[in-house]
Amino acid sequence: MAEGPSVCQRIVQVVFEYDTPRIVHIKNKKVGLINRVIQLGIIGYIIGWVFVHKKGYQDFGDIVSSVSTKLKGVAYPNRTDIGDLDRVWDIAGLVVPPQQRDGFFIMTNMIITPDQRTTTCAEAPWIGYNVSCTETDTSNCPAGHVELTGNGMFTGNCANFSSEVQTCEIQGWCPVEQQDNPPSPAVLENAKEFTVLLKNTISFPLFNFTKRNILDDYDPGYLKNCRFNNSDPVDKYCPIIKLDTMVKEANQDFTALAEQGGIMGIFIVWDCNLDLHSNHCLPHYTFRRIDRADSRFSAGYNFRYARYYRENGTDYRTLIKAYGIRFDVVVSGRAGKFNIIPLTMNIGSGLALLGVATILCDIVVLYLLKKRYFYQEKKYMMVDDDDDLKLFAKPKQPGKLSGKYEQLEEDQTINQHSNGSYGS
Ligand SMILES: Nc1ncnc2c1ncn2[C@@H]1O[C@H](COP(=O)(O)OP(=O)(O)OP(=O)(O)O)[C@@H](O)[C@H]1O
Repeated sequence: MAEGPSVCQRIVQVVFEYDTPRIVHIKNKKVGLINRVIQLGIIGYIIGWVFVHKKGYQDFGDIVSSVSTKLKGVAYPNRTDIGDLDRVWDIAGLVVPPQQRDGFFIMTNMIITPDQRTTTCAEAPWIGYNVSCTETDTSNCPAGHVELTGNGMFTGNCANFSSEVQTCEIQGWCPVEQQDNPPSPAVLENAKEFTVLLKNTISFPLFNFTKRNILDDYDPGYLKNCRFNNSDPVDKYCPIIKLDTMVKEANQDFTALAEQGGIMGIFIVWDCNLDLHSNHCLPHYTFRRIDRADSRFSAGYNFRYARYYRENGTDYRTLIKAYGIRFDVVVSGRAGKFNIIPLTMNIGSGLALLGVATILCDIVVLYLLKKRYFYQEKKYMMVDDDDDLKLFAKPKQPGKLSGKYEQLEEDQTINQHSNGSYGS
């Protein structure tokens, strides 16, 4: 059996080899068409996607933004079953806290416990711990015990929570909240008529460009009285938005949202082409609910806060469990402006990408077409110094390309075929 070259011989062979691409000029309509289609596809991608859609001739800058909000509105519950809560409510009582970074909270429903002071009273029965007791059985109420979800420290006694229910007595802010669930429907459903003025100033520091969503070229009289309306070409830039409009745009029901509370997102997008006049740089508003409405546990949004006061030397407080809608304003955007550097870089990478057409065509021609073996033979050529081919010294047919340059005519392949040499 003949022995192959040793490892050393192979290494020497590999080191002292050189590959040079060979240009095979194929005159074939099918191959030519494939080549042009691939080239056209790449050119279309470069022009359509890179330059037109992605604006590959522009430099892009990030946005810096500040937001402030002001609400207006007066609400009246128009119900008789809510006792003390049946009064006129305005912004000063409903927006908690009065100013918030990038958003605001509006209270739409509440459980109010007035005139609390530190003394002893019956614990609420729904704190998630068994606080039931009788005069004679206070085993659930060990003195000094503090329950995490409760309202105070057990005194060891039993007290009347209502005429029918007795619970452990506590030392704490009394009386405790008398209701477990918020009023239904929400006390201040009318808050949907409230409006918010959104003031958003943005800048693109890279281009030294600043703009506000309160557009300077709009009439101040119009701006004061307008209401945002996404389907109107002018009103869709109005910075005063009704709360109900935002909730409807987010496909939510204000009644349900007002009762249990929730979180809404106000998204302002600035997508600016600074090659155009600054009047074309405009905000686009969208609204979405950003908390889970269908959560089975702890749905909605609420929190507690208290207002403290002192009367006849005693500290009192009004405890408010506030249910409502928190609106978070999220600003995003970018600006683009012509710059020669991205333009040249994208032209350069586009031209480089055209080389892919050759690779794809080679794959089709050398591996997929029927005549692939014929083309393979013409494409790959082994030149060994030891062989006495003398390719460059004696061309086979004077006047025709040979060696590194070879021209293939369709008739040539046809002849080969008729001889039964190639293809299947
Ligand atoms: N949420 C809103 N809905 C409707 N109009 C509003 C709202 N917020 C402000 N405005 C009105 O827009 C204008 C500009 O408001 P801005 O807060 O800059 O001025 P202001 O004089 O402090 O307002 P005001 O004293 O009325 O709160 C004012 O006329 C104001 O009444």
